[in-house]
Amino acid sequence: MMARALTIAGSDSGGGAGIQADLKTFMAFSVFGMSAITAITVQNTVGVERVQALDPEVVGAQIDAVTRDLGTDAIKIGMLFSKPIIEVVAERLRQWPGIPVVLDPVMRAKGGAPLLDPGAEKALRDVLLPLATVVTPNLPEASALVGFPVQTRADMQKAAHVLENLGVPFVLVKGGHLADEEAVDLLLHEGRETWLSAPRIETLHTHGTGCTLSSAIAAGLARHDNIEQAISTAKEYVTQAIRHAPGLGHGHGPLLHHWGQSPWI
Ligand SMILES: Nc1ncnc2c1ncn2[C@@H]1O[C@H](COP(=O)(O)OP(=O)(O)OP(=O)(O)O)[C@@H](O)[C@H]1O
Ligand SMILES: Cc1ncc(COP(=O)(O)O)c(N)n1
Repeated sequence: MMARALTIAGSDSGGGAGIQADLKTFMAFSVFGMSAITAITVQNTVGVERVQALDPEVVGAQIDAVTRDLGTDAIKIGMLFSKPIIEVVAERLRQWPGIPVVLDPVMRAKGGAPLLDPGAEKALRDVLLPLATVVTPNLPEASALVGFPVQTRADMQKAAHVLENLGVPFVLVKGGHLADEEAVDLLLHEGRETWLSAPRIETLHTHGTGCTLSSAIAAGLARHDNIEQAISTAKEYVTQAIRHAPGLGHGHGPLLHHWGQSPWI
């Protein structure tokens, strides 16, 4: 049977991040993609102009409709926006304890626009984190979750251990925001640290990198790949997606959702 993946995330009208990036990524991995939309963002490569959250009950109903009928092999979680939405999503995850969950704890867009109510960060940590198989915070998200600044490789190691102790089997702290020549992410599993490194590409076009990485991991899990292998393949996918970005828009442009060279060049 074709592998299936569900993304629970916000819509990006610009097509570069959120639900749109997730579905394009699933497709690149030949995984059948489904969605439960949490919020509509009025967004392009320049920034977020407006956010309209959905009624939490409608978020829950989308998850129910999909799981009841099509079923899913993995779940990716992105922008959740509010505490009531976090609670509804957590309640649904508890009904499906065998399905692997990749949690991208989205808090802000690249330009700084809030995508999560700051009052909901505690619920994200206390309610949702223990239900995740893999969590993929960037540096500011890791700081918010652990309560101390995460700015260096040593901080990443410290933060990863705190998050593992909160009950997440695979912690991937992303180092895209490090002042480093390499784009390095730290994977922590059962106390073992692995640095995943790729050359840092000099580019403006990094909109949706976090969404793409987490949905590529979810696609691998949906295909029953080994989790560490799925994470390293996802890192390769995001690196080449940045390298071949189509250069669209007037701000931080979207990535290429395709393996290898762009078919449009
Ligand atoms: N310029 C770059 N070149 C290569 N890889 C990058 C680059 N920027 C980010 N990455 C990689 O992309 C992935 C996403 O990382 P990042 O830390 O930027 O998180 P993020 O959630 O996308 O942050 P943001 O909210 O700023 O988009 C990571 O694997 C990171 O190492
Ligand atoms: C709807 C939505 N979700 C998430 C992000 C974060 O994007 P990134 O992947 O660059 O961290 C975004 N800008 N918009």
